[in-house]
Amino acid sequence: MTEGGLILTFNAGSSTVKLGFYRVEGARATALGRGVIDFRDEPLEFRVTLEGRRLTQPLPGADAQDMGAVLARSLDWLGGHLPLDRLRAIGHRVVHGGDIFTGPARIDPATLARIEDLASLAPLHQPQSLRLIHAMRSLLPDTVQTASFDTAFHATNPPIARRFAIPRALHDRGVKRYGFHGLSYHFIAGALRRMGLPSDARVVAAHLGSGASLCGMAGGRSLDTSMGFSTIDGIPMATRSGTLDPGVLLHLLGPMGMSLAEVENMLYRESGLLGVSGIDADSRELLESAAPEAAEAIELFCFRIAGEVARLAATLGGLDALVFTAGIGENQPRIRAMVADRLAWLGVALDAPANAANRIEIGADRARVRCLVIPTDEEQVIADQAVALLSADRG
Ligand SMILES: Nc1ncnc2c1ncn2[C@@H]1O[C@H](COP(=O)(O)OP(=O)(O)O)[C@@H](O)[C@H]1O
Ligand SMILES: CC(=O)OP(=O)(O)O
Ligand SMILES: [Mg+2]
Repeated sequence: MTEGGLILTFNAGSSTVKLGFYRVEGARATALGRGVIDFRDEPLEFRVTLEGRRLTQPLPGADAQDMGAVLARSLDWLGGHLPLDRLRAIGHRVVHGGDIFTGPARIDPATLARIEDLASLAPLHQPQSLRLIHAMRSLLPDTVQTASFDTAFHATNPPIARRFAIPRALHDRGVKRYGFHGLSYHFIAGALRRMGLPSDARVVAAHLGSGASLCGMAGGRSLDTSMGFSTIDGIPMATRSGTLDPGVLLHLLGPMGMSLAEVENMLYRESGLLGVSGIDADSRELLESAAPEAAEAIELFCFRIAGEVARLAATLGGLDALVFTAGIGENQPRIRAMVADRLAWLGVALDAPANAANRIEIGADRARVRCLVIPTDEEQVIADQAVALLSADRG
């Protein structure tokens, strides 16, 4: 009954919703296409690529705040291009699964309540996922919805990597390191296995998108990662600060008299590449700019990435491969080169033409560390996990 059915995936970001369309074939989901609704667009539109064709459906007059209405109109139009009557499941990327979810889950009222409880820990993402889940429940109440968690892949981190040096009672109440971008790292681990990388290879993967983090893995399992309790942690990102001396927060909230809301907004939305450059959050704009502040923002980004690679290499006890992925990791040779230059002492060296061409293998011939560019695919992981949950239900 599931065979040949359709799976729809949702990947909710702070300003976009990315969709994936899949056909169930055996235990796998085969990609048919993808779509995006960017809530910054005016007027709103639904852009889709289906079996190689690009289609755009304008959504004039749609209220970006009304998720139900935006989705109803988008799916109504999509129904003219895909047999949505064969829809078997809707899979969501849910950023925070806390300690509760160590794998994907079918969304029932209990699951939903737990996802809601974790929303304040991922304010750029979780509320948007919840709006999507609720909207799809009202539109298609009988369709199975599943959740794939960013945190789940890091459940294999050893206890020492999960602990902050604060009183134990707080750790026991959930104040600990969780890690994110797990769907992306899960995909990368699978891709490395398919490429035949030795199973004991010590790998650092750098997911460099709007949100950015790094993960140290061995044997295809996460052992440590740069993001901890929240999605502000680790390296600087498009608009997020990354790790900050906690004394800064005390200073801002105390002597400087900033409110909690102001500090939250500053850390999540006004920092990172945008905050340091004062120009833009997009790495492309900064690399094209002649302003010294733009160069400084990019340099700080690379400095912090290199530092994190070294820290993760210490966790792994060495480094055999370095993987770049996501928007910046896959498409920005200059940033990869700046990171690699800082890691020459660790055995990282790039082949300049291969790097400039965004090839998969970008390492220099005799470099000790293998360097790779692997396009990630979070949507594929969500779809495969939805198929697995449907099969488990039937079994
Ligand atoms: N084709 C491209 N060429 C250069 N940079 C790109 C390209 N695509 C994305 N980027 C960069 O990637 C970043 C966004 O990453 P992406 O993974 O698309 O973000 P998100 O986390 O929103 O999915 C931006 O800094 C952007 O400049
Ligand atoms: C967890 C996170 O930061 O996600 P994204 O990169 O999609 O913003
Ligand atoms: Mg992303």
